[in-house]
Amino acid sequence: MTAPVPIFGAVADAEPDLFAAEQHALEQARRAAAHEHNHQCALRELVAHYERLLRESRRLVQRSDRAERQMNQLNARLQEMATQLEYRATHDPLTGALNRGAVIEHARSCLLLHDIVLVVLDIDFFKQVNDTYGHPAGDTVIQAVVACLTEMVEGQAFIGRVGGEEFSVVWPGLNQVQGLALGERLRQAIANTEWPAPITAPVTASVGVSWSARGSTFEQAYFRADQALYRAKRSGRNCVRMAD
Ligand SMILES: Nc1nc2c(ncn2[C@@H]2O[C@H](COP(=O)(O)OP(=O)(O)OP(=O)(O)O)[C@@H](O)[C@H]2O)c(=O)[nH]1
Repeated sequence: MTAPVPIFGAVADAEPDLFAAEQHALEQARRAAAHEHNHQCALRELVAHYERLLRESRRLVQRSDRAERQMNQLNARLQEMATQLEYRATHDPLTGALNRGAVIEHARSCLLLHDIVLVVLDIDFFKQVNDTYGHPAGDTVIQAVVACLTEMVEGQAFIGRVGGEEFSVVWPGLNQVQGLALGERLRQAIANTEWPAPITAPVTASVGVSWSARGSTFEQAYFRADQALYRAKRSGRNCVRMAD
């Protein structure tokens, strides 16, 4: 066989031509066709090289298919990891509720478009719960409170854990009367919860509620709800107070 014949000048200079033999066979076939002699030999060579061309092409296609599959798998894994990271950055690991930063961000976005009711809820005498039943039992109470709030709001509001035993519920579009009623419903639901063993005594929560008009700041809404919560604690706990 004679030396390979480059196909594409500049490209062939850079790397060996994978199909040089086929190109050569093609040239021979062209010449044979032009001069009408030695047809058989030229055609045999053409067949051999074109068979190799097909084999090589199939192998390359398979290899690039495999590389594409691997890249797709890698992409899917990266997206999964990005979703997990996003979730961890915005959620409380113990309860799955939004963390403080995410609550603030969500509430701010809501306030751009809606009036909101903000409920701030704090478990009463929680230190005693920990001291009496142990810290792990205290953790199950925190989880049960979030489960109870989640069941009560049924996806219409978002729930956050804004402190150790302090939670918030942000409900866009409610008026003040509805806000107070919501606070009372949440308080009752917690007071009526059956707590898992080893907790035998009732656990309650105090509740502060603020209503804020669209365009208010989150800081104002939170400050007022927190003040109302403080009044609820001062009034004997297990009750609801509404911000002025
Ligand atoms: N088990 C558990 N306890 C926590 C967690 N975060 C905070 N705490 C506890 O929550 C308790 C809060 O106690 P305090 O701030 O004194 O409030 P309190 O006993 O609930 O009393 P009042 O709020 O005044 O009714 C502390 O004992 C903290 O250790 C947590 O993630 N798990």
